[in-house]
This record gives sequence, structure tokens and C-alpha cells, in this order.
Amino acid sequence: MLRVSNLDLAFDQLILAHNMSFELAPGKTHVIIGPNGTGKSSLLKTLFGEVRPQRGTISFAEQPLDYKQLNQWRQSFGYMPQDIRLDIGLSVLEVVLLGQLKALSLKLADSLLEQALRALDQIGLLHLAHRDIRTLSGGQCQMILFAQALMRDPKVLMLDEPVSALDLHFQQVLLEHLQQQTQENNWVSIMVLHDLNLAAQYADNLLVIKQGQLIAQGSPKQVLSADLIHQVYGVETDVLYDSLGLPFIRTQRQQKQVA
Ligand SMILES: Nc1ncnc2c1ncn2[C@@H]1O[C@H](COP(=O)(O)OP(=O)(O)OP(=O)(O)O)[C@@H](O)[C@H]1O
Repeated sequence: MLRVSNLDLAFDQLILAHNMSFELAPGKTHVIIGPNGTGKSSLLKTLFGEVRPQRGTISFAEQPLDYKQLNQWRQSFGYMPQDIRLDIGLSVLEVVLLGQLKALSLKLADSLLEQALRALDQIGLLHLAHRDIRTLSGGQCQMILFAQALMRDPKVLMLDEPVSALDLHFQQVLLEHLQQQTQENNWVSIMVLHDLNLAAQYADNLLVIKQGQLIAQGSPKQVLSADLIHQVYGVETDVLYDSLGLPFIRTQRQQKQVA
């Protein structure tokens, strides 16, 4: 279990979390949603130990985050940040292998190489293994960073808007793979998404954040109502339900279309 208790987080006068508490269970995909600039990325950075909160405690598997032992804390984490630009002269395979940086030495173990190639194969990008990472498209880069995060074999996997550059096919590949691996390996997976329909489809647990408050938490069916969406984003929506009974959100046009 990843536990956050009584978290206060602010940059000067800007309050991003006020007395925030939540628990994230293993084997589940947890999705954070909320308006731009509300502090979702900062919250992930706080869990990673990159940003220090003013108050509160964070623990994983009953071990508290100790800032003097950050390397040890981060060994449990795979972290895929929002920024996907990679301006380094490495091949795709080398970038994936960096996920296992601590295991790399002058002689590369065959098993590690196989693991990296398998990770690329599983997401359908083995054919890119020997390309220079700088020659890839934005979406391809995003998928490679996902493979790198998987390579870490994390206990906690954090993904900040991991599908922002992906087409429909690769959105599905990444999110299905993530959910399957999370269940099989009992990871705590935490993902920031803006697309409420993807959040509805893939979240086991949805956390809604606005102005420093966790204003709702639960299954997408429990959480995603037109009222809540209006409260969070100020947007009128119709909330429908798909064939699996999951919410499906459609925004209402502000202006009537002229025929
Ligand atoms: N190191 C920092 N110092 C000062 N302010 C910061 C710092 N990092 C982030 N902020 C501010 O904190 C606020 C929240 O930023 P953050 O990136 O966490 O939001 P977000 O919810 O992830 O946004 P988005 O949905 O747009 O990606 C923003 O106003 C941002 O400018």
C-alpha cells in the first residue's frame, strides 16, 4: 500500500495540496484527474521524493519516505515523466536498457538484453530497436519511455500523461499492457490522464483533484457525474454509459450549430 497522510504542498502562495490523505492499493490502476495547473505532476514528483512537501508523511509497504535515503526509496519506482523529448545520441534499445541502470556494467548480461528486446516486442516496437532515439516521432518516443519504465520492474509505476502523444492504437496498447502488468505483478500504478473517457475505462480508482483538495475518489462509475465534472472543469457534459456500464462523457457544445 502507498499511503499519503495529511499532505501540505505549496510553491510560495500557490497551494497544491492541503491536508490531503489517500491510500493506493497494489494490483490496481489509480488515475488522477483534475484541471491544468492543479498540481497533478507535482503530486507525482512528491511521491517520487523530487519535491518536498511542507507537511505530511508518505509511506510505501509501511516504510516511510526518508529524504536521506532517496536512492533506496526510488528503487521501488518506475516513473514516466510528462516531458518526452530525448535529445541524447542513444539507440532505442539503449534507452530502454537505461531503465535498469543499476544493473548495467561494462559487460551487458544476455538476460538484460533479452528483457529489453521483449519489452519492445510486447508493445509492438521491436523494429525500432536500433534506431537513434532522436529520429523517432513524439508518439514513438512516448512508447519507448513506457518500455523503459517497465524495464525497471517497479513496485510503484507512475505515468504522467502517458498517452498524450499516442494514436488510438498505441493508447490501447499502452493502457491494456499497463493494466494487465499491474494486476499480474501487483504493482501500484498511478497515472495522470486528461481524457475522462480513458480514465473511465482504465481506472480501478479515480482521484479527482482541484485547488489542493481531493474532492472525490472511487470507481469511475461512482465518481464521474455531470455535476462533478461541472464542479471540476466548469463544463457541461452528458454522461452516458457504454455496453460495459462504464461512464462515457460527451461535452455539450456552447453554441448551437447552424444548419
Ligand atoms: N518548481 C516549481 N516552482 C514553482 N511553481 C511550480 C513548480 N512546479 C510547478 N509549479 C506550479 O505549480 C502549479 C501546478 O503545476 P503541475 O505541473 O503540478 O500541474 P498539473 O496539474 O500537472 O498541470 P497540467 O495538467 O497542466 O500538466 C503550476 O501553476 C506550476 O506553475
